[in-house]
Amino acid sequence: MSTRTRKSTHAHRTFGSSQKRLRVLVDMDQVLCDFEGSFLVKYREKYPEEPFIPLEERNTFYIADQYAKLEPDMQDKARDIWNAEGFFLNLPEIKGGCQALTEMSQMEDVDVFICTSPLTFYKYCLQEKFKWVEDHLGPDWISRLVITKDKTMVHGDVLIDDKPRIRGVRDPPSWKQVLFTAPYNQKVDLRGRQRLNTWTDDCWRDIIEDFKKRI
Ligand SMILES: Cc1cn([C@H]2C[C@H](OP(=O)(O)O)[C@@H](CO)O2)c(=O)[nH]c1=O
Ligand SMILES: [Mg+2]
Repeated sequence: MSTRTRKSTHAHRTFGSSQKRLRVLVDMDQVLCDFEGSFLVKYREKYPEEPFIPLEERNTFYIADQYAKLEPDMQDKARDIWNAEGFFLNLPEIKGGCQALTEMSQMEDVDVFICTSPLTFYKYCLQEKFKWVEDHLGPDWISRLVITKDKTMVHGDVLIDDKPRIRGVRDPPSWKQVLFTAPYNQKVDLRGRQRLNTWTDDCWRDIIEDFKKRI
């Protein structure tokens, strides 16, 4: 065997797998972390006399948009809750999310990244998102955390996200969105997107297997 042939055989073994890897991006708030539930508990503790919107009546993606309609200063009161130190750090997990992510990352030919947006008021949120990932998923996941205001800039095959309309500089984005169900996105036009209602059954696994066949 000539040197050239040997080299190419090695290259084939190392890099030449015909199976393309599926890159899955998974959002944090309202997909892995219970932003809405935690907001409501903290808001009611801080403002017990004020009106509030029960989870099942939430109908806008941004909480402040709906609270602004209750009374003019309500959106500032609402913002104080998620801008506070410790809000992101102490978000409870959406049931089954971290377990599903761990299992997804162990699937054959699947790469998983977390893809989340920071608040514009980033003082606590940024570092608390890192710490949340470390606490709930482990230190190895820190290198799988992508924080960006524009998710269309991130390359992937699938983005699992609760936001009904995700827009940015890249149109269309490289990924297809799977809409993770939340109160405010129950009635949105799916425009061909799939839904994922929960992490606690095996539907997420079927969706990932299905995408693997399509890439
Ligand atoms: C202000 C606000 C933020 N968020 C989340 C969305 C973003 O996180 P994520 O991309 O992980 O879903 C983050 C910054 O806006 O906070 C809500 O889910 N609802 C809100 O009302
Ligand atoms: Mg989200």
